[in-house]
Order: sequence, then structure tokens, then C-alpha cells
Amino acid sequence: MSERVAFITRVCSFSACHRLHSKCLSDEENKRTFGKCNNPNGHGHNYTVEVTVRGKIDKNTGMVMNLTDLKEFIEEAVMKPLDHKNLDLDVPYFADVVSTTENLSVFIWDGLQKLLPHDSLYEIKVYETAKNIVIYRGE
Ligand SMILES: Nc1nc2c(c(=O)[nH]1)N=C([C@H](O)[C@H](O)COP(=O)(O)OP(=O)(O)OP(=O)(O)O)CN2
Ligand SMILES: [Zn+2]
Repeated sequence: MSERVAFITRVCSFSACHRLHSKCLSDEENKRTFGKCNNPNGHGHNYTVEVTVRGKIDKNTGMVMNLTDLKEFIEEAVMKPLDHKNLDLDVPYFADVVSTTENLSVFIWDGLQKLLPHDSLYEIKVYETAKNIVIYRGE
């Protein structure tokens, strides 16, 4: 039988606050672009992140990857840098990068890429709210 490929997903949640504000725009343009999300003192979210890894199901272990290992990688790349943080002030990456969910997805992707086996990361899905969702696949 040929080797089977599967997708495995691990979910985590973290809380953080942020302000949508671009250094490339004037204060007026920021207000116009980001509206209430440009509030000077920020606002918070309970983010949910789904990390999906793609790979062959190992004949001996029956696993694409041990989900316990994936949990530890997520702890390093997501929970430690982001949970209970002010994204704009506590995470150096966002000093000059607007802390949108798109950019947050890229940050998480880049962090996990450094830890996961080559070519195994398939998708990052970030729920900023139950209604605002971003998918990033590394392009
Ligand atoms: N393309 C993006 N647009 C927006 C982002 C983003 O990351 N990428 N982020 C925001 C804000 O951070 C904001 O907090 C979202 O607020 P809102 O749209 O009000 O979200 P809710 O789902 O909570 O709102 P409802 O009132 O329930 O619809 C804005 N845009
Ligand atoms: Zn927000």
C-alpha cells in the first residue's frame, strides 16, 4: 500500500491586547483606516490559533507527528511570546509591523517554521474574534 498523507491540527488560545496603528500613516489616516481599533489605549482579544501540519503517516508509529511535540512547539512559538502580552509593546516584531491578524499569522508561521521539520507546516488559522478569521499558508 502506498504511503498515506494526513493533516493534523492542534489548537491553542491566548489573550492579548493591541492597537491597529501604522507608522506609515498620519494620525488622521490611522483613525480613518482602523476606526475604533485605532483607540490610543488599545483593546483586547481572546485569540484562537489552529496549527496544521501535513505529512506521511509513519508506518511504525501511526503518526504524522506526535501531537505532544506539536504542543511544545506551539508553546514556544505562540504562547510564550504572545499570551497576556501587549502585542505592540511587548513583542519586538510588532514595533514596526501593524498587529493585524494577518501579520500575527505570519509571525506565528515564521516562529513555527524554525521548530518544525522541513516542509511540514501547512496552515495557520487565527481567530481574532469568532467572526474575524485569517488563514496563512506561508506564501
Ligand atoms: N483585515 C483586518 N481587518 C481588521 C483586523 C485585522 O486584523 N485584519 N482587526 C480589526 C480589529 O482588531 C478589531 O478588534 C476587530 O473588531 P470587530 O470587527 O469589531 O470584531 P468583532 O467580530 O468583535 O465585531 P462585531 O461587532 O461582533 O462584528 C479590525 N479589522
Ligand atoms: Zn483588535
